[in-house]
Amino acid sequence: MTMKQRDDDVVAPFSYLDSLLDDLRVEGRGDVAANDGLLARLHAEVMDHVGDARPVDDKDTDAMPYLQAFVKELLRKHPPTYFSLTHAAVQPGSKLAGYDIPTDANLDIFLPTISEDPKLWDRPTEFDPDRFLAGGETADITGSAGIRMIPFGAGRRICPGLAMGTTHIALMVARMVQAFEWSAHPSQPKLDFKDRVEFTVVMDRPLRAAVKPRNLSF
Ligand code: HEM
Repeated sequence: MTMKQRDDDVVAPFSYLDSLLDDLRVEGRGDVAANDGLLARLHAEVMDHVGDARPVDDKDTDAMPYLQAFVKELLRKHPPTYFSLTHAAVQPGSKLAGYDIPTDANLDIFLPTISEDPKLWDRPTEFDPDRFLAGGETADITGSAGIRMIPFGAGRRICPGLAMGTTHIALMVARMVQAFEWSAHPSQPKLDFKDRVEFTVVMDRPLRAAVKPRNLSF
């Protein structure tokens, strides 16, 4: 089975897919063989917690630390939107990071400058869910305990869909890994992560993946 992502409305909420295949990408760290542990670990966690006798449920996903770390790393490395919504200073004399912000200015925050800031992150360009596991890096995605990644914005205009978004991403990733084996499609052995900004961030070249159904008992 071949899956081709094209429709941007579909790609937007499913933009985690590019990272789902990140382990197949030659990205400085090595080749497919060197990185193929990522999907295997996700699958092993799903099998440990749920197995193959029923579909993963949203109530299952909180108890899966690797899946949670994976989703967080997706949102850090591949935020679905690069910019917050436009903000404005309501008080004259406002300053942000040392800059004066006039009250008539539109203020758009480019989120990857935070989530890939080498002053804040160890190996910021590397996709590595392990960074969030025990003893590793921390990040409160709401921004209330310090701003290191804010894929949903921060403050009183923070995205009201945060819980829905994170729950759905975790559930979709878990189900896709539970039900299918994923690999690079032969027509696109080397993934091209070039993106372009539309309403959300989309892949410039549609993702092609080889998807093999697993033997499930439901
Ligand atoms: C992974 C999924 C999502 C991401 C990454 C995301 C990201 C964002 C970001 C960055 C903002 C701007 C916040 C700011 O400017 O400070 C925002 C605003 C908003 N989001 Fe989301 N969002 C997601 C899913 C959703 C969902 C599922 C809903 C609704 C069911 C939603 C509804 C909204 C609304 C209504 C706002 C405007 C809030 C305001 O201006 O007061 N979002 N989102």
